[in-house]
Order: sequence, then structure tokens, then C-alpha cells
Amino acid sequence: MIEVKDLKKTYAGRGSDTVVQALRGVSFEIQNGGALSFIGESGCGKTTVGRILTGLETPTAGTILWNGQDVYKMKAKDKKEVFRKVQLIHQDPYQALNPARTIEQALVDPLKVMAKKKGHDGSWIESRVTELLTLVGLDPATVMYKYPHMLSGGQRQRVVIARALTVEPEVLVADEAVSMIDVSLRLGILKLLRDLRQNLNISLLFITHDVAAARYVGTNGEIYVIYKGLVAEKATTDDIILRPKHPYSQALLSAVPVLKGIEVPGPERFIPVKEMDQNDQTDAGCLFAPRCPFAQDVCKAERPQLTGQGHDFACHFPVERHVVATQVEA
Ligand SMILES: Nc1ncnc2c1ncn2[C@@H]1O[C@H](COP(=O)(O)OP(=O)(O)OP(=O)(O)O)[C@@H](O)[C@H]1O
Repeated sequence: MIEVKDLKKTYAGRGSDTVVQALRGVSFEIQNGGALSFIGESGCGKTTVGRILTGLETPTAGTILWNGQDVYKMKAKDKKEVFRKVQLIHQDPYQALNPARTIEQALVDPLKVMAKKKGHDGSWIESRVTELLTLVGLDPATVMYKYPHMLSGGQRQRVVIARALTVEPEVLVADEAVSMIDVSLRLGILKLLRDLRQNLNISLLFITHDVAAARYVGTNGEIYVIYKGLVAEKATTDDIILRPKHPYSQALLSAVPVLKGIEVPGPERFIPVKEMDQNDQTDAGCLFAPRCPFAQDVCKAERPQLTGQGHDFACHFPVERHVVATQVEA
């Protein structure tokens, strides 16, 4: 289990004395086999969370506990082992694979390290390549000796997932993992991620701006709606989708086509938020207030805290609006 507490990350901005507050204090837990989706617009800090969890970035402040142990207080060897258990699936599978190496070679390299660690021989590696390719829905005989450019985007992403599985991860961080894949192949990859979670008990951190995709992979999971490095709302997947309370979540949901044909639009489906102003430097009060159609004076003066009993929101005036609408009989 991973517990992340009050994660903050600042980057140097473009000007000499400017800073970008990518994360302003985000806390969450990922249970074994659980699914957590982070949704929000571009620049809200989603990717930074994924990069910190996979060890590619270090936070400016905050703690990460792995089964109760503080990762940043571990010996280097143990910390490396923790980050091995958290594997990142990028949005661009073509960039993630070496074009000069066959699919088999791409899997064999990390498997050799695992074989050495576990005391297995070459035949284990061979059978593991076959097993993993099959697990991700590829025919080993057909794809093994091919190069990445000979596969479709969907097949390449399956190879990337198989490669991530070589090191026997406990958590997969999928960062916009289907956004660069042909629309017709996306559902297959989402289904694969969902199946891996269910069949191998792998936890999933699903980073996306696509609410419908988060809903699909996040069955029985939670969604965190992120705005400017803070959690605007968090709840079970169904509560966020069907009963969002924060105007920002409602705005995100109103941008989604009616979901999967099982819902009809409600009377307040479209929330008239203002466009994001890239030069907006708001740092006090609610960071969403400059765009919020419901903001009042207090919103500009006081930062709303994230509160609730499982369905939590950081809003002075949370109201359930029928943005996605009433569910009708499926
Ligand atoms: N290495 C960096 N140096 C400076 N600023 C950065 C760096 N990485 C990210 N940022 C900034 O931090 C903020 C959060 O970025 P992040 O990539 O986490 O957002 P995101 O929600 O994943 O967006 P996207 O969907 O576009 O990837 C953005 O303002 C971004 O410009």
C-alpha cells in the first residue's frame, strides 16, 4: 500500500525569480489492487504525481510511505526496489521502445536482470516472454521478432505494458496511456489495464483528462479531480461521475459526451466556466474562483479546505448539479 502525504513540487519558472507550483499539497492512498484516477486539465500537476511516484522526480516536500515505511528515509538499495515496483506507462509507446530492438529483445533485457535475481535460467526467460506477450493479448509467434514500427499503436502499447510487467510491479502508473492511440484501439488497452488490476492484483494510478476512460478502468476505485496542484474533489468513481459537487468537476463532466449511452443530459448539464487564463497568478483563496460562475467574495479571500466523509470537496458552496444527469435503466 502507498500513502502519499502533502506532496508539494515547485519548479523554476521561466523568469529568473518565478516558480511554478506544480503540486501544492496532495495526499492520497493506493490500496493493493486498487484504482485511483487523477483527472484535470493540462498543467494541473497530474504527470508530476506520476513522475514522483516512479522515482523520476523528487518532491519539494511531503512523504511517501510504502507499506508504512518512509521511502525517502530508506537506504538507496531499498528505495530503488520500491520504485521498481511502481512502473510508468507513457502516453507515447513508440518513444518508449527502442526502434532498433525486436519485441523479444525489449522484454529479454529486463527479464535477464529478474532471472539473475531469482536464480532462473535462460529457459525461464524464454517462457516468460511468451507468457507476458500472451497476457497482454498479443500472439507471441506473430510479434516476437518484429520491430516496433511494424506494429500498430495499440500493439506497441501492449508491448510497453508487457515490458513493465517483466519486473513484476505492484503498481502501474498509466499517464494518458491511450491518448496517442487510434480511437478504435483505445478500449482494448483500457480493458487490458482493468484486467491486469483484477487478475494480477496490480494497483493502478490512472492519469487522464478523459473522464469516461477513468470511469471505465476505475470500477470500484476513486477519482481525484486536480486543479492547479490541489485536490478539488475526491470520491468513489461513481460519486464523482454521478454526483459531482465542485463546480470544476461539474465543468469537466459537462465537457464529456453523454456517457456510454446509459445517461441522459440533465437540466444543468453545462456549467459556464471561463476559459483558463494562462497568465492568471491567483494564489489566494480558491484557485478556481476566477473561472467559477458561482464564486462569491469569500471564495476570493479564503482557500476552501478539502473536507468530507469520503466524498470530499474543497469548495465554499458545494452543490450537487445534474451535470451528467440522472441514470436511466440500462
Ligand atoms: N521540468 C519542469 N520545469 C518547469 N516546469 C514544469 C516542469 N514539469 C512540469 N512543469 C510545470 O508544472 C505544472 C504541472 O505540470 P504537469 O506536467 O504535472 O501537468 P499535467 O496535468 O500532467 O499536464 P499535461 O496533461 O499537459 O501533461 C505545469 O505548469 C508545467 O508547466
